[in-house]
Amino acid sequence: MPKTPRNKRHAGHGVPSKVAVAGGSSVVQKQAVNDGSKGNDVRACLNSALAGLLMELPVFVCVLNSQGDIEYVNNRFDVFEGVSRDYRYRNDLVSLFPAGYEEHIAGLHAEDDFEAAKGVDLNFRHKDHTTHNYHVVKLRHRIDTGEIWYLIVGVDVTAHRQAEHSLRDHKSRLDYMVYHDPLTGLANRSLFYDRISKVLSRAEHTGDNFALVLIDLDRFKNVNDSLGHDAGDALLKIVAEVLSEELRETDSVARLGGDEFVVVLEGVRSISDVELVAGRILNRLALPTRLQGHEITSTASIGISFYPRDGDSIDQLLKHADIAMYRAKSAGKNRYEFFLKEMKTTLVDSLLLENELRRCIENEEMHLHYQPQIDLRTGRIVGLEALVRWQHAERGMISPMDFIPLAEDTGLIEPLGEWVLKHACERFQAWLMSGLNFGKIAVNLSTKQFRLRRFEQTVMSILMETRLAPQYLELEITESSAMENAEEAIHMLNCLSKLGLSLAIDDFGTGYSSLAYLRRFPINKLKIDRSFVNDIDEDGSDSAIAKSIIDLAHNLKLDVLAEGVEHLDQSHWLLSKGCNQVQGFYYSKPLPEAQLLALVNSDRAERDSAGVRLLL
Ligand SMILES: Nc1nc2c(ncn2[C@@H]2O[C@H](COP(=O)(O)O[C@H]3[C@@H](O)[C@H](n4cnc5c(=O)[nH]c(N)nc54)O[C@@H]3COP(=O)(O)O)[C@@H](O)[C@H]2O)c(=O)[nH]1
Repeated sequence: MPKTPRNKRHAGHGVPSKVAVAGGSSVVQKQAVNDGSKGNDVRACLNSALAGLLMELPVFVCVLNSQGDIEYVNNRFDVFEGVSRDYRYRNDLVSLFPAGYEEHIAGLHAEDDFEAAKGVDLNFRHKDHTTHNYHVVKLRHRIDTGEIWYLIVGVDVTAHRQAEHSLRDHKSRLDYMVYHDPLTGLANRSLFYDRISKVLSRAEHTGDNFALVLIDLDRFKNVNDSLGHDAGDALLKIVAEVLSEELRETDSVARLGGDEFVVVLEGVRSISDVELVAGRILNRLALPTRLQGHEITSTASIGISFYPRDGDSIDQLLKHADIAMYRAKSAGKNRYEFFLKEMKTTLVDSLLLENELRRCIENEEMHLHYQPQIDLRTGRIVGLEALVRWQHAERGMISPMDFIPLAEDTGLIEPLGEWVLKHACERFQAWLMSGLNFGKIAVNLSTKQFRLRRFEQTVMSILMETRLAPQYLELEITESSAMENAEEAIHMLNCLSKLGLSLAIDDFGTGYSSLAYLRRFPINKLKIDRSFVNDIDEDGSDSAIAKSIIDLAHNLKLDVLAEGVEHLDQSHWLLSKGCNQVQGFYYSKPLPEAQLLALVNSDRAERDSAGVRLLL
């Protein structure tokens, strides 16, 4: 039942004479309306216009007297759902609003909770069933009698709030984009730095250890080059999922860029804790995965640094994890390495290294080692692979895995590659002249070297200069460099092949060859990458891949050589599957010339007019 109005006179019919609104200017002052002067007429006219305007404003207005009874309400209340027709005659605030609003408007009563200056946001449903957000303020006003009255004003701020929300959404989307990698959704470098600096401050405070684990995919470029960038992107997403699955929620994972990911493991108690995680990541990543219709296995190399043992700043820890990761790569990939002080090479070191490499090439201070390639059935040496060595005066032996990329980056690969080719041809010709025939001399070409303009002319000049007949020379290019811009590669291979030399595809199985191109390459040999030979005598996917490469080579009428043979069992297996040639530590490590000659002259070898046979 609606209450009988106590102030029926005012409710909804006019603005109370004693209320001043709008910054203190009098809207209605009844005494002034009847004084008969012209000015007063204008003021009366203005007041009545203002009263009409106030009544129709798209803002709700309600005036309460000092007892909290309603003195005035405007027409805006008409739009509210559930507000009955007699709302104008109710005399307290709660009954003015529809049922269910009591709690919402309780704040308007509670002097303490309701801050007049700030106001509150309340939701009201309109008769058209839409919900609107009103910003409601309650203003105190002392009227002429000295009593305190209240003016309650509610402005529909729905559109404004929606705009604010979408701005906030937009901002959080923007924040997300700024701090996350768009491809994988992982934290990006900025967020990683932010997180790790917090981890660092915590560790400084608590004295805890943490490990920084840097993960770099092996041969990721091959996936991009051979299967395309979409496949590369898909692989990166898979890696991100694997990392997220293999780690605890509290471990921070980020993609630093390219194929490089980083993980921070907090609360590490021992090295074996980290070994466990690194091992798990490697195992998961090495599982075969389907990528755009191809089944591929992608491995990773991991470098690990520890706080505080290996550094007390983010950059130092990252740098040391990076050095360890490179060590893992050069030690054969698909493995993890912990940073050790001995691995340390500073930027200055690598600059010095570049200068030294330049000087060393100019002064012809490099050496070649030769590794025999053996015919599996006869045991004969059918080739020697020339492998370059840099014996540094202070640093000791520097691996070609370290300086060939440096030579490629600095353009030094051209003089270095020429030196290797010329020296290898020269030595081979000298052995031939002395009656020693090893079949062929195989020389590795780096990707950049193979792409040099007029490279075939360089080869031709070296052959002429060293007087080596082309049939004794074999050039090896990796599968991935052959597949990178395959049409151009076919052109270069044809030019080289026309010189009369042989061509072999190195590291076969790691580069996702297209068979259509492979058929068009004028090559003579496939070399099975040693990663497939390691576990060849077990019945796993590696043996299946090795067997397929052997069959493929036979079908294409090519020779096939297995690299990295270290045990007799591997040789037996390869022979039983029809592989022709092998190379590996089981037969001989790469040897300097003097040791090679000692080997062929030892009782481990037999020399005849046709060449050399290893006795095993
Ligand atoms: N562009 C050029 N690349 C070159 C040249 N010389 C070497 N290289 C490339 O550097 C990589 C590392 O070479 P290296 O350290 O010489 O390693 C070779 C062998 O020592 C190693 N190998 C051989 N048999 C085994 C074995 O049984 N087990 C085992 N763990 N390792 C073994 O393999 C390397 C030869 O590999 P490949 O060339 O694929 O036949 C290497 O990629 C070289 O190609 C150069 O002059 N130019």
